[in-house]
Amino acid sequence: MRIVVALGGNAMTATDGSSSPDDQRAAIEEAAGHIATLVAAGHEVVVTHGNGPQVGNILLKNELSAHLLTPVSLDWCGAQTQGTIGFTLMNALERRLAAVGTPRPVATLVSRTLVDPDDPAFDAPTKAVGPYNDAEHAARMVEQGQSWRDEGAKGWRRLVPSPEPREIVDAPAVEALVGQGFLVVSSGGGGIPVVASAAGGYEGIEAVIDKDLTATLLSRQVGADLLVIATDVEHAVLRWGTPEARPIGEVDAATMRRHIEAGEFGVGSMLPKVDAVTRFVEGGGPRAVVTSLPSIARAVEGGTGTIVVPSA
Ligand SMILES: Nc1ncnc2c1ncn2[C@@H]1O[C@H](COP(=O)(O)OP(=O)(O)O)[C@@H](O)[C@H]1O
Ligand SMILES: NC(=O)OP(=O)(O)O
Repeated sequence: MRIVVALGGNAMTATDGSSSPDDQRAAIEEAAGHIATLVAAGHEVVVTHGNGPQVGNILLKNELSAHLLTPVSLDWCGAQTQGTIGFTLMNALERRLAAVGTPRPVATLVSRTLVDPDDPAFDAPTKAVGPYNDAEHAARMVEQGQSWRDEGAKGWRRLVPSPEPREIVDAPAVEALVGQGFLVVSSGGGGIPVVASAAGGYEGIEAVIDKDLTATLLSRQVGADLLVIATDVEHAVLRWGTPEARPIGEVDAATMRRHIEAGEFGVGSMLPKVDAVTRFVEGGGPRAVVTSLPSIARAVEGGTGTIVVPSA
């Protein structure tokens, strides 16, 4: 089976959300072990990943050093996260693939995602990035023109525009590398957002694309049999956080769409994941799963996770 695995921020930071380089390396090493299990079971895997904590950290470093260095744009920050996360994933994946007896070359693509420059998302930032902070800090930043949102117990977080992904520009390169036997890491952080350039080709635009939505498009464009979104919970849950909470197992796309419309899932957390897997199946994909990272191998076999299948 050809499987696209999307790694959430939780798969790349410590359990307390800390994103120091050591924490990221340790979390990525663990994620790589689970992905290697899928390859050892005979599957062809394409990996994509989030970058919310990392891209926001780079943005913040830029601002803090603006008196010394000219800040770079958000699309450049996104490209940088593909480099560091992809580099760390390559080292870990090659090690783990060898350890399970299925050595493979791994390639990370610096990869672009086409967006519409007139997407209304450019005027209404929704994507939370970087570290959490308190309400006072958020209020100061809002005075300076930034957007921030109260994310609950963890605090406030900066928001940046997050347009809808339209096309994985570099999907043909993914295909070519997969055809040559590479395990490919592509479209990290939702892909570097680009628009058509008046000079021909593409140019970057300042945004951070939702990696779950990009994973849907990537899965479609590379003809995946299965999309797996790996996060920190084994199932999407109905009536989340209430005494009547009930995990969703296998569900058809029309039923899941109704749950989405009923507002069952956290905006900015579980909602984009269930939306992404449902979109993949609504668009003709055979099956898609949301589950926890350690459960991905079992979920691929149908043994756990929230599994979305086509409606009858
Ligand atoms: N209905 C729901 N079912 C399950 N988890 C939910 C639901 N609504 C919100 N969540 C939250 O979504 C989180 C996963 O989203 P998020 O933290 O953004 O993941 P990641 O960083 O792995 O992409 C879970 O840890 C849980 O706290
Ligand atoms: N780009 C993106 O969606 O990143 P996270 O999944 O880390 O928020």
